[in-house]
Amino acid sequence: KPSTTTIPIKNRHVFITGGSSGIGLAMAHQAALAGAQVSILARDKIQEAKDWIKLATGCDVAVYEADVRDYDAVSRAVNDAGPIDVLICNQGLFFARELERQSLEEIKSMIDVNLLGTFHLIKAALPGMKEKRAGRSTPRCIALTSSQAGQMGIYGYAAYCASKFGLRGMAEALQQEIIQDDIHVSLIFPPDTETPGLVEDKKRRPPITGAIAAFSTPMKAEEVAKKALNGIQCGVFNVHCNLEGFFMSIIAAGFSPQRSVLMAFIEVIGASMGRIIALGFQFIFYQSITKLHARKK
Ligand SMILES: NC(=O)C1=CN([C@@H]2O[C@H](COP(=O)(O)OP(=O)(O)OC[C@H]3O[C@@H](n4cnc5c(N)ncnc54)[C@H](OP(=O)(O)O)[C@@H]3O)[C@@H](O)[C@H]2O)C=CC1
Ligand SMILES: CCCCCCCCCCCCCCCC(=O)[C@@H](N)CO
Repeated sequence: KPSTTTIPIKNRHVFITGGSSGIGLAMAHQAALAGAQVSILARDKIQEAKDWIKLATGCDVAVYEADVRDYDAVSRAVNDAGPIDVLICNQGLFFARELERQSLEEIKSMIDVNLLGTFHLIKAALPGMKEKRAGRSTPRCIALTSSQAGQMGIYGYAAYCASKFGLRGMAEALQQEIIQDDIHVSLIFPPDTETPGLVEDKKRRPPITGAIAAFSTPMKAEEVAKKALNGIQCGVFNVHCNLEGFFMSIIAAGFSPQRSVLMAFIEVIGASMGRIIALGFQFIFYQSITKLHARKK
């Protein structure tokens, strides 16, 4: 029964993975501006990210070089970083391709980085986050960057969707396990977001994937970062980023915890209409797929 809460980031330690690029870099920038003590983790280009944030904000962020697939490296980085108040597991890979055509290597890399890597981070950070420390207040937060592709299966993103749907299951279970420690879980659901990762993905993703993704208004990384940090600070479990995402979160609410009575009411009232809308979109998607295949013949 998680209740509404406020999770401050000013003067608190915010640890952001994937903080060297895109949404993670934007979150690090905004958290630094908000007065947080920011740490970022990535495999490379972390010095450039540090220098950019210093230039943009005057703030020094701590940087940790690690591959989230390597638990020992993650554990060393988390221990070196010191006690964490807000952990944002944002790292992620996405390569859109039909499952039949996608290499096992790409499939495994998305599962390993997006899902297993997040397990590594939480396993390493959780013991320290549960400690009651003098002068370090609670509540604390573990936020996971999912995707709207973590709320709905999308053509070309079979492995990616699996990795992001997996985060949801983990988040719902974990929240039950750590609510007593005043640690709150947030799932962030961005649409297509203008980042270097998306630029690369768009070079090769199937036309159908792009057509479906376009039904949700794309966003800038800074806009997503602002929505994400607001949601984290308000203790929201399902953090939607745009209007389509608001409706998707109502449609996909399922067994997710809901701290807001008003939002719970909206979810209940919207459930049946939401299902009709979801079926309508599925009809549109399958019709588009049929037409695109017909054109190929
Ligand atoms: N852009 C979009 O359209 C959307 C993105 N998302 C999600 O948002 C998150 C950020 O994506 P975005 O900003 O677009 O991506 P970018 O490709 O711009 O950045 C990805 C970040 O993750 C880091 N990263 C990748 N692999 C690893 C690894 N093995 N270990 C540690 N860090 C790693 C990268 O650093 P390095 O490579 O140096 O390690 C980089 O900092 C992802 O989880 C993605 O799934 C969700 C919906 C839409
Ligand atoms: C009134 C009801 C509105 C419902 C709208 C339904 C729209 C569905 C479109 C979902 C788009 C998902 C894009 C994910 C992009 C992504 O994850 C990649 N960029 C990789 O991260």
